[in-house]
This record gives sequence, structure tokens and C-alpha cells, in this order.
Amino acid sequence: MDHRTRKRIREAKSKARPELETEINGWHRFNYANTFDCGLHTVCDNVDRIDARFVSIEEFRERYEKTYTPCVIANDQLEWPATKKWSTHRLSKKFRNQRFKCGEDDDGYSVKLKMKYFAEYMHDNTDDSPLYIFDSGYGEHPKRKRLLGDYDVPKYFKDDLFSYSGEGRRPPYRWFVMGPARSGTGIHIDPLGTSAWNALVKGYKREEGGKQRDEAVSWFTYVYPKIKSPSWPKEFAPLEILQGPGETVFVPGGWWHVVVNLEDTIAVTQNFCSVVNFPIVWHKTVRGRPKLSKKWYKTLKRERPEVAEVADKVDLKQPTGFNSDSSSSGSSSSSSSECSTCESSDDETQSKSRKRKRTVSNRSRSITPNGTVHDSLRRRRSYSSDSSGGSKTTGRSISSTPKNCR
Ligand SMILES: O=C(O)CCC(=O)C(=O)O
Ligand SMILES: [Fe+2]
Repeated sequence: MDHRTRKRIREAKSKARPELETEINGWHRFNYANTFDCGLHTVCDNVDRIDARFVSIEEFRERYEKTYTPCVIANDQLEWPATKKWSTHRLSKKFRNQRFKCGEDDDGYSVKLKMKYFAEYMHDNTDDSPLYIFDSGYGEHPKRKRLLGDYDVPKYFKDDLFSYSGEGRRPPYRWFVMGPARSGTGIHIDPLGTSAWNALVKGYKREEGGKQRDEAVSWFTYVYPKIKSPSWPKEFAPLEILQGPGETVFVPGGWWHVVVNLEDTIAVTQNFCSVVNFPIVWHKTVRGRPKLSKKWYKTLKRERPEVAEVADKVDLKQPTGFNSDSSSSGSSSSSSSECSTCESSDDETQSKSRKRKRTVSNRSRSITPNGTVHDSLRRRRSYSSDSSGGSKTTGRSISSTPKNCR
């Protein structure tokens, strides 16, 4: 690593995590680079896998979306140029001098690094919880928007009702995500009741959460062993996923989740509002983003009158019964970066400057040497009564392969 690269990285790190700069050995304090157990052999992968080639949109909707049941979608990236183009090497050539967001400073401003510097850092760092690219601006940037051509929104998620709120106005909804081992996303619920898909193109992940810092790696170190211990009530056992390259995780709204990368990973994730989660998302948007909701409603009325009718029927005085508070942001391993994950508080500023909050929840993901990622999801009981609460369904084209489950 040359002098300039080191300097740029040092600057980015001190902006993104100033609190670590004042600690002795702040970035290496826990020596996770040598001690972090990625848990490959203890992961209990207990989430359904479906094959995108055989499961229809209708079947997916009935089985997973409507029941708010997480699942892993396989074989959906077969045609994606990203599978070839998204290697650290190729990206660092193609986007060499493009700056990607890898954190946020204390005033909420993006901390960015040129791809060429970040790629070097990926391969050569021993930080406990390294910087993580979590960039939502690429779609509007003249050069970075070339990434859009490398992947396709999965067929199950094409009808995103937030598109009717206006591309420039809608809350951030898509993120290019790239980071080394031990980076990840602290425990959180995604914002505004939205659901998400997260497509891992390269690498392996795993997660943990905790109150040390709201970092995934700490969660996995301190909290995960507790929830896996025999004394932990079975009814609160988490869902866990080892997500590999080529796999796309469906995270229904309201689920706590925490994700950790087990090695270098490259992924894309989008949050969406569909006809299924619309009543909840509408409720939260009216309360959290009132101005936006008014403009959104106008367009819906014109373009999707049947959805506007649903909006008319939502009782805004009743609580949604859906998780909406005390979630964390921490979509990067640094506790301060932007995320698709921050739950909305009821104010209009939320989507612009993502607030950091300490978390109480999480999802995690990890990867194995043979290309699997591990994801751990847990739903709060208060979530919603019509949900299956993580129960599994199996059937044609759907397999569930519990491993190491107690
Ligand atoms: O891949 C990750 O780090 C998880 C991302 C996530 O959960 C989110 O963006 O909400
Ligand atoms: Fe999330």
C-alpha cells in the first residue's frame, strides 16, 4: 500500500469512526482479525431455499410475501453480467477514480473513498470492524450508474410502489454493497416497513450484534453465542442463513436482522413497497414522511387507483403492530454509515440523513469457503399476527436444509 493510499484510508477512517481514533489501538482493540470465529461449522441454516426458475411470482407471493416469511432465492442471478464483472479487481479498474460512500461522519455527511483505495484496503486490513461500501447514490451518478446494467431486479420484486412517489423524491432504496471480512450490518429493521432483497454476487458473510458498538462483528461475538446456548428459549431461536454467491435473500418488513461478511463480498440490495406490504408502508410513510406521502398519494390515485383505495382504508389512528422503533441503523460495520436499514422515526428528515441508533435487533449473514453466506433473522413477537413467525414451508422447488441445528 503506497503512501497516498494509506493517507486516504486513514482520513476516511478517522471521519467515519472518530471515536476509535481517540482510543488506544481503537481499530484493532479486539484483535478480531485473528480471533473472530466466523462460525462456519456451527451455523444453523434453517431458511427455505427456492429456485427462481421454478417458483412463480404468484407462488412466491402466497408462500413468502404474504406470510412475511424470509427465504433464500437461488438461480436468480444466472444472467447477470455482475457475476463476471463484479470482482474487486475488475471494479477497481472500471471505477478506479470513482468515489463510493463507505461511512458517514458525525454531522451526517458521507465519507467516500475512491474505488482504487478501497479495493486495496479490502485486501489489506486487519481492522476489527472494517469500513464497508454502502452506496445508494450510484444510480444517479454519470459513471457509477453503469452498475445498474449489471443486475436485474428479481421478478418477484418488480412492482415497487415507491416508484410512484418520484425517483428524485423517494427515500433511498438501492445500495451497492462491498466490504471485507468482518464488515457488516448491525442489528436493525429496515425503514418504513419496507421489505428487501439482498443479492450476494461475490463472497461470504456472517453477522453478530451487541451493545459494545453496534457492529455486526461484535454482535456475533457476544450475542450470538448466547442465543445459541441451550438455555436460550427455543421459541426465540433465530433464523440463520449462510448465504453464498448467487443467492438472494428476501427479508420481509419488520424482521430484525444482522449481517457479517466472512470474506470479501460484493452485493446489491433494494428495499421496496409492494401491494402486500403497502398498508404498513403507507401508514409509516404518512406518519414519518407526511409531505412525501401526499405527493405519492396523488400519483397513486392517477396511476394505481386500486392502491390509492387501499390507502384510503388504512386506519392511521391505529398502530401498525409492526416493528418500527428502537432499531439500529449501522448498515455498515462502522456504526455510523448510511444504510437501507435505519428504521424511520416519525420525522421527515429520516431518509436524507440516516440517523444512527443503537440497536436492539439484527440480521446476520456469513459466507463459507464453498460460497455460502450466513444470515440470521429474528422476528419480534409483536410483529404481526398473520405472520408465520419463521415457520418453514417446504414443497416443490423449495428445500430446507437444516445444518447443525440444535
Ligand atoms: O449486506 C448487508 O450488510 C446487509 C444490508 C441490510 O440489511 C440493509 O441494507 O438493510
Ligand atoms: Fe436490512
